[in-house]
Amino acid sequence: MEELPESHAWLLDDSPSFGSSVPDLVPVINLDDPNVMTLFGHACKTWGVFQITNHGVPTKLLQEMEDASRKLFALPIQQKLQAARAPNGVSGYGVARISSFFLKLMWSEGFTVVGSPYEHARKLWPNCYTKFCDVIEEYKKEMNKLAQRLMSLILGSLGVTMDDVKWACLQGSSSALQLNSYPACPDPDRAMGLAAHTDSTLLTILHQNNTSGLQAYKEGIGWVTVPPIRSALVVNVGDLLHILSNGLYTSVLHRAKVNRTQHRLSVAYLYGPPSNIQISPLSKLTDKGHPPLYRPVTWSEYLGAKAKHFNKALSSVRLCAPLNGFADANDHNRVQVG
Ligand SMILES: C=C1C[C@]23C[C@H]1CC[C@H]2[C@@]12CCC[C@@](C)(C(=O)O1)[C@H]2[C@@H]3C(=O)O
Ligand SMILES: O=C(O)CCC(=O)C(=O)O
Ligand SMILES: [Fe+2]
Repeated sequence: MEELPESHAWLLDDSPSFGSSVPDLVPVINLDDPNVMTLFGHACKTWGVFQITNHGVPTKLLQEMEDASRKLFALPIQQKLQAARAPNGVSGYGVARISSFFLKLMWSEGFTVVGSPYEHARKLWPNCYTKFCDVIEEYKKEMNKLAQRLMSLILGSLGVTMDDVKWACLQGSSSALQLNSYPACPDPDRAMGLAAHTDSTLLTILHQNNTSGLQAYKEGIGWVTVPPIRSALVVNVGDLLHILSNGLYTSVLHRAKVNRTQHRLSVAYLYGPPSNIQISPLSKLTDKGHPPLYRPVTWSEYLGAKAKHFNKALSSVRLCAPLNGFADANDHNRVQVG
């Protein structure tokens, strides 16, 4: 394709950064750093996103996951549609779930895995789906281990332990895997790979191939690119951690831009609590002067709120009205919702 179709042309106002003249960089934290807990706390408060190194996930597994994902998206469209996500389903191949909230189309395709990948993988590769499934299962296992470790550090930085949070050490945590593919695009400045959103998770662990595109929004600065670092994984605070920390740690607004010549791939591990557990602001963080700002919600309930209110889901579970409403840099591309 030589030209961007109008259906995919976004109205973007990406005025260059304002505020500071010193470039502000997303923190990179070495998990072996003796101060790791403090560094996590600071990063969660000021950015809501950071990169981690020395995370212990084998490079080989990250590469295998990337290869498996590349292979999936390289299949003929007819084949991919065999594994299409059902209209009300969550797993499978399709456009970004948040597409319905926007007037323009996104320059991407995705594949979501919740639970076992077998059913969909069999439709993609009727004769040889085992390798793909093995990689997915192994990746989910490693990511779950890492997520638990990150969660315990993050809770520690809030002054609570895994024991204070009964569900935190339960094995039943729910998670989803989201594979994203962003083909090279003839007019990347006017296109959008994945529109600005926050994740509904406690936290998300993202692996990106060596093509940049992920951007995080920082108050007073604007969109900041989170550059791919080979040995690093990106961690971002999701809405449920925002609620749990009573707003102390902010779920970061992020988006993915696309590239003129390079095909970009990313794999997000979306980590949440066991689905029927109610998440509410930690009692250790609230008192008379700091009342809880959010009502208790389960993850499944919150996903429902997200499907309905999208970027206003967090305010929909807020107890006291926020001082200023949530407007984001993409609002002019939005379908108006209640
Ligand atoms: C467990 C989850 C979390 C989901 C929904 C469901 C499966 C796929 C996740 C994502 C992945 C892409 C961004 C997002 C906003 C989307 O559209 O689908 C995410 C959403 C959420 O974080 O709300
Ligand atoms: O592709 C990226 O870098 C971002 C993906 C993302 O935000 C998501 O899958 O939730
Ligand atoms: Fe995301």
